[in-house]
Amino acid sequence: METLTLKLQGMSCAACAKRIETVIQSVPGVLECSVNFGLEQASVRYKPQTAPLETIQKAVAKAGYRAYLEEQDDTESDRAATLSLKRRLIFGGVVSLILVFGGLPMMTGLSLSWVPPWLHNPWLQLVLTTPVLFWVGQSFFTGAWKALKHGSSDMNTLVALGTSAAYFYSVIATVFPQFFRTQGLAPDVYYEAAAVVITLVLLGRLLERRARGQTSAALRQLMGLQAKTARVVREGREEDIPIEAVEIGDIIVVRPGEKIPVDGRIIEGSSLVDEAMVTGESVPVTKEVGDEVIGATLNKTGSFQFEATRVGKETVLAQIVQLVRQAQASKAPIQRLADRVVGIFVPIVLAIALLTFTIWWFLTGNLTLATISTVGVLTIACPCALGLATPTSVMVGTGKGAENGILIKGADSLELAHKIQAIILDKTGTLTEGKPTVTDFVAVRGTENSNEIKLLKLAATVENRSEHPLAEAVINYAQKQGIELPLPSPEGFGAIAGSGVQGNVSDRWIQIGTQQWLEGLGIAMDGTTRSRVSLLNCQKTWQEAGKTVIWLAVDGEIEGLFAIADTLKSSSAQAVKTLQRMGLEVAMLTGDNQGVADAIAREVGIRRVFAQVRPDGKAAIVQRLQQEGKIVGMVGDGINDAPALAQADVGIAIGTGTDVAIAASDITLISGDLQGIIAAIQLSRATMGNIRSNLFFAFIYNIAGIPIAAGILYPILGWLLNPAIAGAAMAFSSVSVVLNALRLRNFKPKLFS
Ligand SMILES: Nc1ncnc2c1ncn2[C@@H]1O[C@H](COP(=O)(O)OP(=O)(O)OP(=O)(O)O)[C@@H](O)[C@H]1O
Ligand SMILES: [Cu+]
Ligand SMILES: [Mg+2]
Repeated sequence: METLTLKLQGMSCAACAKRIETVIQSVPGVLECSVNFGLEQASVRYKPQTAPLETIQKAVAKAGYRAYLEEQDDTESDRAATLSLKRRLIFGGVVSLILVFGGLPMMTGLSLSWVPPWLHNPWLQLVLTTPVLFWVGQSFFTGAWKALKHGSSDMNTLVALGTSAAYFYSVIATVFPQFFRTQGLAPDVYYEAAAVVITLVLLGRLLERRARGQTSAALRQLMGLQAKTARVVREGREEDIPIEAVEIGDIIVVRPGEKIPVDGRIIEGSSLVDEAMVTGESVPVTKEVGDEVIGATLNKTGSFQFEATRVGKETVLAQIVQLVRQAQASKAPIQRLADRVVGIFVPIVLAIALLTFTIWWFLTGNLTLATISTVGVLTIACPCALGLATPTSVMVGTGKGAENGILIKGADSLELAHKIQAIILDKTGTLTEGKPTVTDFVAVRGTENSNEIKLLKLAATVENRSEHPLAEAVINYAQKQGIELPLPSPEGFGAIAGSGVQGNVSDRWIQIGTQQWLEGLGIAMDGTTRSRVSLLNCQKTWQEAGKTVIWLAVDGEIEGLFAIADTLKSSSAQAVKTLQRMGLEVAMLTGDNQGVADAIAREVGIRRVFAQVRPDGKAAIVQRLQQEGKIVGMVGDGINDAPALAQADVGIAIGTGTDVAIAASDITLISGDLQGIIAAIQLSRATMGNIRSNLFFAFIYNIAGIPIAAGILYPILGWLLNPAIAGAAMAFSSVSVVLNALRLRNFKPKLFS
């Protein structure tokens, strides 16, 4: 099973997108396909063995479109397409202006002496309009034809039918004016209607193209952040090499003011680094030996050397770009609704148009009236703006998120986030910094004969293999007490999620973890020199102070006790307060002991606490809240949070957390600042509001325009919609949708609200 992104060419509206979707889906071996009209791409989940790429491409080509891989550089053909579009537009625009100008006296009913009468000559108009229809408007006819071949219809059908009806009616009136006169009709022509509609719809498409370019600007900006070269130390010499040539393990030198080329860990020197472009965090961060640096961030003050740990597609930046791409190409559920509406809308409009024509023709016998109203209905009903409404907002919204350090994986989570009613926060690494430090260590047998150091070394050796934040605390503490790195590898290492770790070091069986776990293994919780009671008392006091307590057992006997403290993130309490004020229920969920959990919860103002929950239990807690009928957001960082993140309606991972958590989540907060949750909810709300107003703009013209165009007001007020105005209204609806979506670019999260 593989997922593939194909660029598409030749789509003119949402109905085309739907057709390509159907075509690709019908290829055997394809499991899923979603086409994004705005981005002109398809994401396909398929089995490469049964459905080779060529088969998919052939199927798309047969339907009259082109599908190609992104790498087959598309900027060139894209630019050519834009240029050709512009040329056609200029021609169409000039002709439309001439026609409208020449038609002014007729349209306004005034005698305007400054309009030369020959401009209104129908033969001249015929000559001018013909290329507009068939060259400028070529794509509408080929599009309509494509649709017809599949027995379907789309917005091209509407434009093609509407404009050619106006055109051919006018041609007959030009060539055989007698025919009309004998029926008592004036041989009026509507060339300008045809030309204006074609030109305006095409203008809408050009603006669309522009908007698409602008919405992906956020992405291009992100990619543009990358440094082009890196200064690596190879064979003792510094040399500049292209960033693509950097390999994992390379030593890279960074000077003040330079961009950090790839991800890595500092091995010498220290500096302040501005990570705003990736994390959204504006305050520069101090980086010292051992700290991770992210590619594309800016080194401010010092100079340092670091070892490359991730290059190419693995870097944080590359992954962010990849994620945003995916999100922009994904479909919000509300979009599926819009697609379905387009699918049934066109046939209905065609039916209304037919009905309009027959009714007027029968009632009045007036062919002109019947034709004008039919042309009007066909043009004003075009649902092209409807196809634009959701994707444009989603694109701007996800791009905006990325700018603020919020990575949104799919349009569905962007849509759902503002509906979250209950939010569950993990404790360690989410509410707290996740950089715990050992504050106390008690060796049961006392400190004689460097017993303490021996124990610390055993503990650090086993913890060295754990990814848990607590492990790091133990190792750091051991180091501070003089234990030297690197540590040997433990044998038979095992991590028991939610309990602790174990392993064999120099033939001694080491276990470090919770009291419950060790007790459950039948280990007596009393030592030789200190009584069981006092050890447990020790634990109790520490826990009441909000410290995590872990026990160390050697060969099945308790030998030591660690107290580990973790500071709250500075933003945690404020974020919790804001969330509560926004009407959300905030709960805390932790694998840690109840006493510690309560102490921390009290500090940040959370009332509902679930403590001592094992990893699988965390998902069950999420489920429990869901069963209370709530839409649940879960925020976490660790491996132990992954199942809960996946279970939640919206899983939010802390970007500084583990890869597993990030993979299981829908949204990632890169900086780890919990205010990001609030920003994400606000962004979701703003985007959905934007989509709704887009749908309104897309629909209002059609809904209001169709009856007027059909001539409903004609018997009462004598009003009939001029087809040219219908065309303008339609083009305007596309334009207003795009402009409205771009308004979202002004989004700024309001924190501390
Ligand atoms: N590597 C480890 N070393 C020592 N103790 C551990 C280790 N892993 C887990 N434990 C023990 O198991 C407990 C539960 O761990 P778990 O990872 O489920 O939650 P947590 O990290 O404490 O908190 P949270 O769920 O808020 O992130 C820890 O509090 C600790 O006592
Ligand atoms: Cu349209
Ligand atoms: Mg955690």
